[in-house]
Formats: sequence, structure tokens, C-alpha cells
Amino acid sequence: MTPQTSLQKDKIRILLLEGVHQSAVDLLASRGYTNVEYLKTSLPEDQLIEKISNVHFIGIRSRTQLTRKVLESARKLVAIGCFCIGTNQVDLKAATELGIAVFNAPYSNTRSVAELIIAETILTLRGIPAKNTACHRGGWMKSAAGAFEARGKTLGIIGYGAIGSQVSVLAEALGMRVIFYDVVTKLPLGNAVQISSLDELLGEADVVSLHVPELPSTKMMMGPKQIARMKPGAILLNASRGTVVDIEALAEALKSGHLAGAAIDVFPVEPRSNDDEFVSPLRGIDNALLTPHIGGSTMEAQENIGIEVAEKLAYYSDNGTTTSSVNFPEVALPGHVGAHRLLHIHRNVPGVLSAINQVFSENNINISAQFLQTNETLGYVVIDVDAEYSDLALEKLKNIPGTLRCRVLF
Ligand SMILES: NC(=O)c1ccc[n+]([C@@H]2O[C@H](COP(=O)([O-])OP(=O)(O)OC[C@H]3O[C@@H](n4cnc5c(N)ncnc54)[C@H](O)[C@@H]3O)[C@@H](O)[C@H]2O)c1
Ligand SMILES: O=C(O)CC[C@@H](O)C(=O)O
Repeated sequence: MTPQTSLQKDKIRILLLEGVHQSAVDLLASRGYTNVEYLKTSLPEDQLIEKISNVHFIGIRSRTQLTRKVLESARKLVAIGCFCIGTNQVDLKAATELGIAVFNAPYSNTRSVAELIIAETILTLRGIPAKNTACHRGGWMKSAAGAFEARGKTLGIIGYGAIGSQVSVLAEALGMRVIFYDVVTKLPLGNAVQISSLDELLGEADVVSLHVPELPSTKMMMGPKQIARMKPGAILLNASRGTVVDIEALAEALKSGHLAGAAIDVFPVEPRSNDDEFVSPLRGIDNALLTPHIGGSTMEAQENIGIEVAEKLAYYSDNGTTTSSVNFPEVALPGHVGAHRLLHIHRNVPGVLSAINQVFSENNINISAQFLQTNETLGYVVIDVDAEYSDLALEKLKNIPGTLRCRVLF
């Protein structure tokens, strides 16, 4: 039997955008959530605001921009599922301040991206993008000039996290020498070596591959100066985020021949759907291998992501557990058989906790279990009580100053 929540499950509205995998819909259905609107595209802000004002959960990929303005109109929203790794498309500060939990799938497409990077390393070192284009145009570029083996070349990885370190292992298996730059000291895998400055890495690597998140500190981290610092004839790979590379400067470096090639999967501006035109200064540059943000788009990854994120949303809805949330204090909760569970999300300011406890002491409500976790913005308190008291407690808790969201699970 599926547990009852504060709303009947068929009243809990879920909006899934950007064609998330069917596995998400199936998983939600298996947990009793069938009130799902499924769209293949992202939505422009005005349409998003209209739709989000009425839903309890939303699932997106990388294109949907959940700005503060959008989130402020999401009065009923309980949680956001990012069916991907990156969460830069969500204003996380706003989501946190509004008490909306955000989940993602931090590892489900790691391998897919790493495999693509290895393929691109080999293809760009051999000059395949230009040769392929020539063949399609009736040309025949049979030549060894500018074509190299990966073996023995130096791969410079920027951002040695889940993807960067996976690329490192695969590249070493090809016989490449791996160096990496990361703002955090990382345990190097295999024979990889951490380099202390970006500048030094750029001066040494034959192939540079970017695997950093989109952050203020990574915006345009590959600008004209950094691109000029790369070795003549080097190759730049970017499957991280489009804002990390100055795309105009890259186009110039490819046209001038300073860089021998590039493989770019992510762009500062990406079409909203497959029906929209892709516009980029890299179009028409034959030694640039361009892909439509499909680093993580494999059947395996998408199916796993669908299950993982939908499971996190359903679990948070049913039980209150926030394990691996991107922005919420993490609480792994047991079941609450025989009790009603109150979930209280509040601003982490002095006085809220004592006000919560006062509700129970003043009204003589026995607490059978209580869980508390905070981060610097939020406090998350979970209280299990006898069924007969949950309505009264919910009403009182909702009125405590500092309360952001409050719900009950029956
Ligand atoms: N193209 C795609 O389809 C695709 C798929 C998955 C992920 N991504 C992108 O790849 C990014 C990386 O994914 P991940 O799972 O490896 O993330 P991760 O968090 O595991 O690793 C990121 C690494 O970058 C480092 N870093 C942060 N700022 C840095 C800086 N200024 N200089 C150097 N290093 C810095 C971090 O310390 C961390 O080690 C994601 O954030 C996402 O934007 C793209
Ligand atoms: O599927 C997507 O749209 C995004 C994929 C990738 O960039 C990620 O962050 O996981």
C-alpha cells in the first residue's frame, strides 16, 4: 500500500520538462504519482511562471531557467528535480530561501561524458572533424600532416571531479600523460599529476579538457589570454558549461591556426528545442567538432537519471528524506508507521526552534520522534506525532515567524 501524504497522490501535480526519460514517469507511477504533465521542451519564462504556480514538483534538465522570479511564483512547489548533473540553471540561493528542495543525479552520466571526451581526444588529434566535413563535400584530405596518436600526448584536465578523474583513468589507458588543475587538492588517480596553476597546465598540455561546474569563478576561465597561453597546435575540449569558454576567442584561435582543433558540446546560448536554430561563431569552422549538448545523453545515462531523480522526489514527498539534496540540510528519515509526520522548513534564525517546541508543550502534544538538521540558510525539523494532533500542530507551526514551508505526511 502506498503511504498517504498531506494531499491525495493524484492531487500532487508534477511537471516534467525537456523530455526526461520515460523511466522517471514509470518510477513516479509505481509510487502512486500519476498526475504528471510531460513536455519535450523547456518553456520560456512567461509560460513557465504560469505552469509552475500550480505544481508541487518540477523536473528539468539543463535548459529550463528556474530564476528567482520564476521560483517566487511557485507557491506550491515542494521540490525541483534536475535530471542531470549541473544545477546552475536553478537559482539555488532563491530556492533555498524559499524552502524548495533541489535534487540532481550527480553521477549517472559521468561515464557517458568521459567516454565522449576520449573519443573526441582521438578524433581531434587526427583532424577527423575537418576530414569528415571534406568528404561530405566531395573532398579527399588523405594526409598524415597534423594527425597524431593519443599515446604519449599530454592531456590537461581542468576540474578533477567525478568526470575529470574518470577521463584521467581512461586517458592513461590510452597511454596519455595526464596532468590536472583543480582549486581543491585531489588524490591523483594512476600516474596523473596535479599542477598548481592553470597557466602552467595550459603551457604543457597537448589537449585541454574542461570539467568544472558553472560558477562565478569559472565564467570565461578560458578567455583570450588563456587560449593564447595554450601550446600552438593544441586542442580544446569543452563538455562542461558554455560560459566557461570565450567562444569568440576560441573561434579566432581556430581560424588563425593557433589551435589545431576543438570539440565543443556546450555553448553560451543553446537552442531551447531541437526545432530551434543553433547559432554560434563556431559554425563553419571545420576543425571544430560541435555536438548539441549530448555529453550525458546516452540511453544508459538517461534511463538511470530518470530513475534516480524521480526516486529522490518521490521519497522526499512520501517520507521527508533529503539525502543528497543539493541545497537542503540532509536528513535520512525512518518510516513513520502509526504516526503523522510534520515537516517544518524555516529560516535558520534564532527563536524558531524554541517556538516549534513551545507549540508541542503548550498544546500537550506528545512527540514520538524528532529530527533536526540545519545549514546556514535553513532549518529542517521533522516531528512525528499521534495522528489526532497533526492538524492542530500543522496550523500552529505554519504561523511561526520564519516558517517557509510546512506540510504533514499521514
Ligand atoms: N556536457 C554534458 O552533457 C555534461 C554532463 C554532465 C556534466 N556536465 C558538466 O560538467 C561539470 C562537472 O561535472 P562533475 O560531475 O565532474 O562535477 P564535480 O563537482 O564532480 O567536479 C568539478 C570539479 O571542478 C573543480 N573546480 C571548481 N571550480 C574550479 C576552478 N575554478 N578551477 C579548477 N577546478 C575547479 C571542483 O573542485 C571539482 O573537483 C558539471 O558541473 C556540469 O556542468 C556536462
Ligand atoms: O541533459 C541535460 O540537459 C544536461 C546534461 C549535463 O549537462 C548535465 O549537467 O548533466
